[in-house]
Amino acid sequence: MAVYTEVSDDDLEEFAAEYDIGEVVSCKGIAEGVENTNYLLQTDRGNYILTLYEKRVNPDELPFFLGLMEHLAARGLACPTPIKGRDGTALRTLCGRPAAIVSFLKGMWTRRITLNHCAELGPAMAAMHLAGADFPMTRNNNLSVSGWRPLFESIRPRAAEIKADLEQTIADELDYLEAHWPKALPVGLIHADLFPDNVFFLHDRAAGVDRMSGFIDFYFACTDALAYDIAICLNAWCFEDDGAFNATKARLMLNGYRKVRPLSADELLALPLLARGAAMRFLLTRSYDWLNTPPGAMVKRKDPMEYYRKLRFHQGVGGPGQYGIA
Ligand SMILES: Nc1ncnc2c1ncn2[C@@H]1O[C@H](COP(=O)(O)OP(=O)(O)O)[C@@H](O)[C@H]1O
Ligand SMILES: N[C@@H](CCOP(=O)(O)O)C(=O)O
Repeated sequence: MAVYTEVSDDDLEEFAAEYDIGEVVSCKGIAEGVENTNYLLQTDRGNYILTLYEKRVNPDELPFFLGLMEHLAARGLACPTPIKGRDGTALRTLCGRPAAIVSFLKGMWTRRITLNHCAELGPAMAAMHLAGADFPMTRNNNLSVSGWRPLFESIRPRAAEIKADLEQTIADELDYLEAHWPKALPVGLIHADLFPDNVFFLHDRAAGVDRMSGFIDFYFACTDALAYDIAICLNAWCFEDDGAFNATKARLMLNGYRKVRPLSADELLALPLLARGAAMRFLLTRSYDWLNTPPGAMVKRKDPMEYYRKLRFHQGVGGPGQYGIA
């Protein structure tokens, strides 16, 4: 679940009165998600998402995230738009937490990733990168290479509780990544958490396929190598449940991306390394959560070992050709 903060009827009424969104009909906690508290807010005018930002989000960074969603939506990208109150402000406080209302995005995330989903994702991700190009704010990626060692040190004493060789595997890989991490790739605005649960689709009955309806959850977005977003997606979208890498999915995603934003030779060559880094990032954060989520917390922990295995796969990749592209 992700309802960390319960909102009373009185608090909600007072909060909603700041907006011109109609009368609140219902407000239901949303079970999915892990970071923030989300409610589906239904009014007599439509549906909205009410988010209370929890411990992992730095309140100082919220203007970046909300401003980014506003910017991307204004450039035609399908994503939630912050709703401003009558005072022109989107960000306010509810139950002692920073909170905002954003527009409701139609669609569902897919539980069964097909070739079609990967083909849809590629061009949409590239379009997001292009739409973000003139976003005036920047945010450092604190979960990139310089952030990994402190995270490692925090889990190191207990890494063996997850897997006997985890400490040594991460230590060796970090040495390699820190020595080889690319510094001159094209940089821009990236989503940085473009997992299947953050990409919505609507079924097109006439065509018999799902069409992408938008991206949600921009709360890890940052300024970083654009190809790093692709590497995150290679990991999150192109492995099967049995751990096998599906090069056809990767090819469709990558080629779809390249039709909208061509990749330079350097970006292509860097993909295996970026994919190792992306695997390291999620291995570390999942390991941290695995070891630090209090017993009984109503959050489903994500399996760090999934990312250990993905890391091992990319360590054996000789070049971008193994991702299905020429
Ligand atoms: N703008 C939106 N429109 C529709 N549903 C949304 C929207 N934002 C969030 N949701 C719903 O809330 C769930 C959790 O949102 P998410 O942003 O992923 O949470 P968290 O950041 O806590 O992981 C999503 O899976 C989706 O069901
Ligand atoms: N995508 C990350 C965890 C962050 O979860 P989200 O619900 O905010 O997308 C992972 O899979 O480790």
